Amino acid sequence: MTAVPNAPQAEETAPYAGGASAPSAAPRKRVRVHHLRELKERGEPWPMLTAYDTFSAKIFDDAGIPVLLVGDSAANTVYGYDSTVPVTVDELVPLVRAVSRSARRALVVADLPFGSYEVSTEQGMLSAIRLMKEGGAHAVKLEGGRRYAPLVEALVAAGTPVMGHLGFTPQSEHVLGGYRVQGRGAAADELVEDALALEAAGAFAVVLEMVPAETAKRITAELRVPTVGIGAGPDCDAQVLVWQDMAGLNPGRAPRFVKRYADLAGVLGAAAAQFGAEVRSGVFPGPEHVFH
Ligand SMILES: Nc1nc(=O)c2c([nH]1)NC[C@@H]1CN(c3ccc(C(=O)N[C@@H](CCC(=O)O)C(=O)O)cc3)CN21
Ligand SMILES: CC(C)C(=O)C(=O)O
Ligand SMILES: [Mg+2]
Repeated sequence: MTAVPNAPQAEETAPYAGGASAPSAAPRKRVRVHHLRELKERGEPWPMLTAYDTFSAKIFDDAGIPVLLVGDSAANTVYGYDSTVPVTVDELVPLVRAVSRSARRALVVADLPFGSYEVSTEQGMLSAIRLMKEGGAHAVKLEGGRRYAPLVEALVAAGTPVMGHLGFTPQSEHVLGGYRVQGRGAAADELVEDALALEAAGAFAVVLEMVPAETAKRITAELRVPTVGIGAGPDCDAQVLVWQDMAGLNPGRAPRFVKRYADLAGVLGAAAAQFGAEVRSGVFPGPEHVFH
């Protein structure tokens, strides 16, 4: 068994000093699941970003992002698969470890990937334990509703907080028939039932992906635990994006729910092109980069 990562120590002061999303150099206490429910009760929306490595995790943690998700979207953003279906616990654990070792304050959530929890409660528990024990995650996320209530209950009882994920659940794209909005019309009631079942089983939050804004608003009002929207409108308690989409590093076409806050692909491409040109022209390395 791999050694437990030596995560940084928790610190003494209040986690929200300076506001939940305000950047701060001051040490702040680890975000806990009860803090997220308190933000909901106060009506303060909070952000969540994915992270898969140490630099991004440190930057987002310092920027005041209270929850970092090591998503199975690593399948797309790290490993180059065209869906989340192939990625494994073995592939995610090292990324989870990098993020949990790097985030001083953020709550680190790790996705249970496809195939790691569907077979039985026992299988799901063994997979979640790996993400917590080997990866150093503080919580896990799983896709699905009522059907997974027994697993959610068992995980929480055993010390693993669980975030649910409903609506468009990418691991089920072949059943759902592609990347489509879920919970329109009569399906809205099913989504509400699933969300309530996850909450009753002890989930501390529920992601709503590509759900009509009206349905997400209704679920958000019915749940005491926070909803985290992605393509689910403005009335969710929190919002999540894949960081490379948010920062414009994703060279492909981004989904409609993405807002790009930077053009990292442009910045990085230009830097690489200039490095290449300067090596070819002999400008780099200059005298200041040379040892004698
Ligand atoms: N880079 C990245 N961003 C994500 O948001 C993301 C991943 N990867 N991988 C895992 C899942 C898959 N997700 C996705 C990916 C693509 C669409 C998409 O292309 N949506 C289109 C079509 C919507 C429709 O047909 O109604 C869109 O324009 O939004 C949606 C969700 C969300 N997750
Ligand atoms: C898009 C988010 C919610 C996710 O599940 C992931 O990044 O894997
Ligand atoms: Mg995911």
